[in-house]
Amino acid sequence: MAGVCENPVQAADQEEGWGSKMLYLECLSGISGDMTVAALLDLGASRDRLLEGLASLGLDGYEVKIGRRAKCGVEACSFDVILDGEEDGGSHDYTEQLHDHDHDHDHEHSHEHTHTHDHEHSHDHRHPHVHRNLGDITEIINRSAMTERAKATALRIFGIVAEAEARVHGNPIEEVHFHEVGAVDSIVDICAAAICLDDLDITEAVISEISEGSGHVHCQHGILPVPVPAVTAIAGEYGLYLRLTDTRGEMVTPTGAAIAAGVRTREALPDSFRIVKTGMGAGKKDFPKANLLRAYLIEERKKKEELWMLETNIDDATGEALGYVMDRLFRAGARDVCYLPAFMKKNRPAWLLKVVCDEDRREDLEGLIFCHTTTIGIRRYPLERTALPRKILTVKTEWGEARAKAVFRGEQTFCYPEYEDVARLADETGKPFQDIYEEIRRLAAEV
Ligand SMILES: O=C([S-])c1cc(C(=O)S)c[n+]([C@@H]2O[C@H](COP(=O)(O)O)[C@@H](O)[C@H]2O)c1
Ligand code: NI
Repeated sequence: MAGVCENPVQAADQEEGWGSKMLYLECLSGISGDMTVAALLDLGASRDRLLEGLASLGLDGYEVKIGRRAKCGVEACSFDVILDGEEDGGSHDYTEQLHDHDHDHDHEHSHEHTHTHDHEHSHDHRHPHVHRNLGDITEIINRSAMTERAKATALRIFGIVAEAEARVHGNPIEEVHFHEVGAVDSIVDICAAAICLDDLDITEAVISEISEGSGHVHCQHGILPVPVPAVTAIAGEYGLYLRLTDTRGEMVTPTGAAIAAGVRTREALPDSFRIVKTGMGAGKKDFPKANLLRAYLIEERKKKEELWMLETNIDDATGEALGYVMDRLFRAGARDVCYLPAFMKKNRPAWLLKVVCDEDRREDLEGLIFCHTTTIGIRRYPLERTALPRKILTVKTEWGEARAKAVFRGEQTFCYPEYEDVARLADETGKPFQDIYEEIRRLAAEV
């Protein structure tokens, strides 16, 4: 299927100032779906748009409660999905994960079965819920009035849970039958997180190390070790950093881990940033340390780029040596390298080597030029440039994924397919380079 699959922004950053806003989730007490939604609401996501989006899912048998809850004296937002027939679970807090329920261990193969959701509710209750697979959930989301971007985020998060479940239980992904996550409260948590992220216009996110507790938790599968297998599968696959602590109980749920994995676009916080706003989401349990998820909206501090032009005339190197130096310079981080024909002193035909580089690469690149050519001197001067803002788009062609650069000038957008991707698809399919180029350009222009 053709279309766009992801959209990391790489704006030209030659100006000093503040970059685009990004989300930072500080997971010192782990992460779950409800805590994430609460933190995003506290950060300013529209409650009305959230409720409208959830209503459009067409699910019933539940009610959403948005409120305030104090953790260690700190007031935070709370988000609770209360299923019909349940008490308001939000006002209860946990100290123990493992309850002495009468658990039904045969439920996994029945279509309608008892569900004890004991990390979310402090009372022993049972309510039926329906098993759903990824196709059912995709249909519910696609039928809703959520924005296309919110739908894509929710589907990505469900995909991550499905992948983890498939790996843990050894089933193909299409056969994964969601249990807890198939229940209404989990669909609501994931869609609510996606709606809030969309409403806050979050396109970049950094996730801190995620604290996890220890011991065991009782869920539909039975008694599982903490972190539960779905969480370790997601953390392993998506490179989330877990910090295992002695605190008894489950701090990271599979839903929370999947949201973290699904929204993360950056490995680490920028070196320098300012905080635009913070929001706190309260968990339901009580741990010795405040059970809060803190969300920061931050802006990266952009420093003015310092570019240099390095130049030297070379009249006694072979074509092979010049080719080698160019390759080494690019591999060592030169922004651009070229040779211009020159007619230099003593009437010698020669090559003018020109290298554009960042300040922090300058010494290394000069070292390479001295090492691999016969030159004994390099001229340098600072450069200024005007660069148009650009984005890298990834489009799905019928032959596979390919990247294109979108460049913006005023109202106009120009799309340039990435050479390497065009060449790869031309190699793989045997189709003409130009046909593939045009198709990538067409898809990128539709974004
Ligand atoms: O698929 C899901 S959601 C799931 C998988 C596992 C495995 O480790 S496999 C465990 N659980 C437990 O269910 C509850 C609810 O989790 P949510 O992510 O739906 O909030 C929790 O205790 C999980 O550890 C769920
Ligand atoms: Ni499971």
